[in-house]
Amino acid sequence: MSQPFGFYQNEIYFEGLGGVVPRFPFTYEGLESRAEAALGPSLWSYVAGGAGDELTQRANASAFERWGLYPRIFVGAARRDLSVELFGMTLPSPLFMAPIGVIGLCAQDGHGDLATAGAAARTGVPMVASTLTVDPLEEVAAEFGSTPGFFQLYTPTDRELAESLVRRAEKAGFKAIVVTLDTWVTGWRPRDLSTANFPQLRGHCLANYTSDPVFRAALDRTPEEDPRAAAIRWAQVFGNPLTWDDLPWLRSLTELPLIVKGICHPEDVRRAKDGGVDGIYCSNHGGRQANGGLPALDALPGVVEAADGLPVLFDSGVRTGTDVVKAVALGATAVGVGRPYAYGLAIGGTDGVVHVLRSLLAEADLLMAVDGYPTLADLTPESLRRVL
Ligand SMILES: Cc1cc2nc3c(=O)[nH]c(=O)nc-3n(C[C@H](O)[C@H](O)[C@H](O)COP(=O)(O)O)c2cc1C
Ligand SMILES: CC(C)CC(=O)C(=O)O
Repeated sequence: MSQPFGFYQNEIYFEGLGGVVPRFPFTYEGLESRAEAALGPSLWSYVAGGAGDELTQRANASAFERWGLYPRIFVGAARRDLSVELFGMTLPSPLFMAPIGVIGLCAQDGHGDLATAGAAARTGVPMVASTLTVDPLEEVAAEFGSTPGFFQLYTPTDRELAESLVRRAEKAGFKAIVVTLDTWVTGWRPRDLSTANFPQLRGHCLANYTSDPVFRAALDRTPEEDPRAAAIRWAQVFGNPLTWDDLPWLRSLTELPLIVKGICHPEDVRRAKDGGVDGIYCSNHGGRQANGGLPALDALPGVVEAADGLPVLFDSGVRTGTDVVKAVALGATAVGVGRPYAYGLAIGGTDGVVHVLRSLLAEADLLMAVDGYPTLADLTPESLRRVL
């Protein structure tokens, strides 16, 4: 095993001894306040905002407070192994970066998808690239280095276009396809409404469409000649209210592992499993889609039980390394971080994302060291107690 993740703490202390002031914050609140200043009001409201009065968004994060980890002693956790097997790959840790549409704009130079992919390459933490990258998916994939990347599909209504996007993702070297099912229409988002964000963002959502031969063929004039017509066509094809009847078609799209994102109900897990998916992604989209719902963490145990051995990816509300550990203990195979890495990107580009990922991993690793859980397999629901 290479250097333990917790060593990041030592590096920071060594730098401090040399008089180097830390460049980036170590708390989520610190990341938030620096990112708010860096992003400006419109982008900030897009990234930080959620549906309705954001009750579910807040509940996602506070759900973690209701679980406490039992410390175990005399177990010899001096060496930890956070690695995990997922779809035949060995990942260095359970952490991955959840898909964030138009995250490119969070970087100073507007190429934040490439910067995020660069952070994946440096840390070994996989990025799930959104369909809505600002740079085409092929260019994003080229930055992954030896770290596997996953492609998130927003399934367009044009089936031929969906097929083309998946073919391109396969060709570009993505290792899994994540189909998001909970965002065929965007939820009621007051912050975005008050900044009129979506019309402004739309122009930056198109890279994977305007670079696609099927999308281009459906236009009378090229997107370069008539960007407005391309944007209108995009709005027409973007959202597809899929049903279970479409699952066989989705399954037929690829031989790559197929994961369905946005699942919180055990019955939906069973249906997805029957439809031959390779993984379930338990998430409520960070409370951006439906307000008033169950915190995603509270849905996780039921999802894991119904998945019955199928890998379960999880996100929504992960803010700290202890959150990562708790989600694993509740049965997640892999744990997605969302907003925190977008804030790291806004603050410091690739370095900022690397800092956020390394901080999460260091905290998780050190928690496992101190509390006596040397491997992920040692973390089970019995390691936790409900505290509130
Ligand atoms: C600004 C933003 C854009 C997002 N875009 C996408 C997207 O394009 N595709 C998708 O499946 N999920 C998207 N999500 C949802 C994330 O993948 C993830 O479910 C969510 O961020 C988890 O919540 P958290 O960030 O509060 O932990 C987005 C989230 C944010 C914050
Ligand atoms: C442009 C949006 C549809 C991207 C997204 O998934 C989100 O904002 O949550």
